[in-house]
Amino acid sequence: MEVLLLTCLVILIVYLLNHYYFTYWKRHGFCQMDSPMWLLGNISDLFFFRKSFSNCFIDLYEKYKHHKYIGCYFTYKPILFVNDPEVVQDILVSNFSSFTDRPRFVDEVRDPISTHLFNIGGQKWRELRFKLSPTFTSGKLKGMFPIMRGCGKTLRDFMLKNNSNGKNVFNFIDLFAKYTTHNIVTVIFSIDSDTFDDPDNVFRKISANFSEPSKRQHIMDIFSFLVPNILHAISIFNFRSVTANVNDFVMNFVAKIVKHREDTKFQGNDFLQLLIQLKNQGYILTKKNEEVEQNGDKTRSENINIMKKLTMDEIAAQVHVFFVGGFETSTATMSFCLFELCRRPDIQKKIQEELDNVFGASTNFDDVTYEMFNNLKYLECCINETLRLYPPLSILFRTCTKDYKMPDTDLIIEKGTSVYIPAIAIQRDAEIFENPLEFTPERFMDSPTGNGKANGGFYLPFGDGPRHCIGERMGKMQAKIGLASVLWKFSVEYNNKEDFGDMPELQKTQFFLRSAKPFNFKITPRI
Ligand code: HEM
Repeated sequence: MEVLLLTCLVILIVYLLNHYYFTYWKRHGFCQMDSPMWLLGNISDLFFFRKSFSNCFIDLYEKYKHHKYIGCYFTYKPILFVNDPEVVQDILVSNFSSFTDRPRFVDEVRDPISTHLFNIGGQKWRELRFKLSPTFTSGKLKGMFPIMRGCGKTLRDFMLKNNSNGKNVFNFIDLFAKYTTHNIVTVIFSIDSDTFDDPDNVFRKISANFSEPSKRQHIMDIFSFLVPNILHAISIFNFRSVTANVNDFVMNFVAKIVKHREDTKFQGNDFLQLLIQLKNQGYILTKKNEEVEQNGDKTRSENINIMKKLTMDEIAAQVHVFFVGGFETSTATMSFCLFELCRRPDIQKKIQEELDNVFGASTNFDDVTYEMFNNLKYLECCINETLRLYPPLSILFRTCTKDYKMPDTDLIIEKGTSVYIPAIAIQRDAEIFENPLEFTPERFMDSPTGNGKANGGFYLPFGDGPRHCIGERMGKMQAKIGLASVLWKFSVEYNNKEDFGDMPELQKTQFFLRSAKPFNFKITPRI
C-alpha cells in the first residue's frame, strides 16, 4: 500500500513539474508551440535523428510562421522562436545591446578551446572582436589573395592530372573539402599541406572529423547549441566541446608552431602571425585605411583594453574557430552551388562566359588578378543565391542578456532566454522570395539581399548586426576562387541524375548544412 502511495506521489510530482516547466511561455503571456514531449520538448526529432537540423526548424517555421514569435521548449529550456524579419532585425541589430551573446558552452578552465570568438560573450567578446577585426580587412584579404589563388590552382591541377589519367567523376564535397582545408591551413599557418594526394594528411583528417561527426558528437553539438547549461552541468564528467583528438592536435600544434616562430624569429604573412601580435602586444598593427575600416565595425567600444594580451590558449581557440568557420561553410557553399549548376547548365554556361570575358587572354591562373575576381559579378550572384537556398549555418542564435520588452506589447523576454532565428526557413519562404526553391541568381543582380518582399532581416547567410560573420569576405572569396578554378576549365554534370530528388537530402548528424549523399559529378574539359 505504501509503495503504491509513494509511486502515485512521485508520478504526481513529476506531472506537476512537467506541467510547470512546459507552461513557462503561457505564464509569461506568450503563445507557445503545441505538445512538447516529456523530457525533450519540441525537438524530439533531432534527438532521434529523424530529421536534419535544418529540416527540423523549417518544419517548425512552416507550422508557426504566422506568429511573429512563439515560445517553445528544447528539453525543458524555454526558447523564443522568431519568425518575423522585422523582429529579427530588432534583435540582431537595433536592440543588439539586449542580445549580445550566443547560447554556447564555454569553459575556460576545463575546455580552453571553447573560448573562441563564436562562443564567448559580454565584454570579453567585445574586446576580442575589436582586436580580431583587423585580421579580416579588405587590405588583409587582398594580401592573402595570391596564396588563395595558389590553392585554387592546386585544385585545378589536381583535376587536370586525374582527368588526363582517365578519371572524370569526382565527389565534389570531398574535393572542395580538400581545397578549403588546403586553403585555410595555408592562410592560417603558411603551411603548404598536401591535402589532395596524401590520404593520411593530418589536417584533412581533422577537417573530416568536423564534417562527419559521430552520433555521440552530434548529440554533444546539439546540447552545446541548444542547452549549454546542461552541458556545463555534465562537463564534470569530462564532456568537451570537441573530441580529444581535435583538442590535443590543435592545442599542441599551435603551441609548437608559435614557439618555433619565436625561437627562429620567423615572420609569416598569415593569421597566426597576427594572433602572435595579439599575444605579444595586445593589438594588431594596422595601416591607416584599415583603421578607418575597423572603426566602421559596429563592435567598437570605448571600454576596450587595447594592451590586454591574448594567452596561448586563446590563440589556439581562435585558430580552431577560423579553421572550422573557414572550412565547413565554404565547402558547403561551393558544393551546393555546383549541385544547382548541374541542374541548370544554362546558368553554368553564363558563368563560364563571364570567366572567359573577365579573365580574357590570361591562360594561366597566376595571371588572374584580385581585381578580375572582384569583377565576376554573375558568379557572385550565384554564390549569394546558393547561400539563400543553402545557408551553411541555417539557424542563428542569441541569448537575451538584459530583460527586453517586445515593442508595442507588455511581453518581456527575460534575461537568460535563448532566441532562435530560422534563417534557412525565412530564406525559403514563398511570401518573401518568389519561387523560393528555384535557383535564380538574377534576383541578386540589383540587390545585395535578393529582392525579398519583406522589411527587416530576411537574408541572413552571414547573420547580421555586430555579431555577423567576421570572415564573410574571406569565405566568399574562397568560394569564388574554388568555383572559378573548376568552371573555367571544365563543364560539370550529374554522374547519375537519379541519385538526387528535387532538393538534396540533408545529413541528420551534422549541424552545418551538408548533403546526405556524395555529390558525384562528371567533368568534361572545355575546349
Ligand atoms: C561562406 C562562408 C561563411 C558563412 C556562410 C559563414 C556564416 C556565419 C554565420 C551565419 C555566423 C553567425 C552570425 C550571427 O550569428 O549573426 C558566422 C559567425 C562567425 N564566422 Fe562565419 N561564415 C563563413 C565563413 C567564415 C570564415 C572564412 C571565417 C574565418 C576564417 C568565419 C569565422 C566566423 C566567426 C569567428 C564567427 C563568430 C563572429 C562573432 O560572434 O563575433 N566564418 N559565420
